[in-house]
Amino acid sequence: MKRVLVLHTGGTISMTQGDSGGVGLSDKHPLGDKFLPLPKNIELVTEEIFNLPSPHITPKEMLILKERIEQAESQDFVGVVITHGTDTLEETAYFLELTLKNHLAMVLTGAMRSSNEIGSDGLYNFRQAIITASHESARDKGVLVVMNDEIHEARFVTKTHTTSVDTFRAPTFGPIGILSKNKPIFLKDVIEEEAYSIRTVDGTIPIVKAYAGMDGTLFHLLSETEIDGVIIEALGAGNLPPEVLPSLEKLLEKGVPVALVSRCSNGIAEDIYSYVGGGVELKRMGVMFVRGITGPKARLRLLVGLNAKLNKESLKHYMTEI
Ligand SMILES: NC(=O)C[C@H](N)C(=O)O
Repeated sequence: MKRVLVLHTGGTISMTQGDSGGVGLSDKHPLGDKFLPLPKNIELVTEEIFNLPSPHITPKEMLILKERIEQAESQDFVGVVITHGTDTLEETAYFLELTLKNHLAMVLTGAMRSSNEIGSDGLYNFRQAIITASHESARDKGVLVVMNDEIHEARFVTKTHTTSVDTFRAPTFGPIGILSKNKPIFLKDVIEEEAYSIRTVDGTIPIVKAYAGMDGTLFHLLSETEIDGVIIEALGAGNLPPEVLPSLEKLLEKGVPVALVSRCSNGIAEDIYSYVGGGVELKRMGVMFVRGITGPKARLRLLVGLNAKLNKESLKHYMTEI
């Protein structure tokens, strides 16, 4: 028998639509009552570890999940399926990717339509996630996201549409695999990550999004506040309006780690431009350029690096060499 651990955390996949049209959490997990056609050699062990909409998930819940999955490897499971709300699914997936060292197949899935809506995608995604997690080829691939018959690696996947079932994409790099009716088919290798098995998730790390006409107000406020790091979603390839530079400099002088991603949904941040506020200057000032991931993921990466107690040089390496 292939034993798969199922961890339900909530989200639309755990919700039902009420008579007034509003979608909310159910006391009893709606997937539990549904007929789930699976190969006979798969045994599910199900735990409802949380029942939360995913905007209520924080790094604390992510850490609890990580600790539960750590135990699973010695409990004779071949894989783990985590059902999760889609709003922050990519963040939990990336946190687990950054913190878990194991060989299990680990798959997150969710739904865009609640359990009793017409064309509900929850049961189907759940089945496809289980098929993936029980398959030999999904082992040693880190944390995967299975939605709408695509397989994505945690690092690059992001929710791109508010309601469509075809919402999870990896804009620059594409999916790493697809699902046929009965098995996962991997098309690419995953990029291996060094995992830090942290035990705490302490730290305040705001994300600041750049915009045309931005001035120094936000960085000035941040330099007067107790924070542990800042992520900037910069313009284009990694540039900022010149007005922000003095207050950003103040923040950097205080020793606050500042990392930058692009606010574009495609491509990577780089130090290309040499004008005032361009990437060349920002890098020279000490801003760390993080390549190819979103602001919320860079934030989790910095949180993990800080809680792993990396020194300044190692933290810079961790944030920039990805
Ligand atoms: N489709 C979903 O799961 C969205 C929901 N708001 C959640 O993340 O909990």
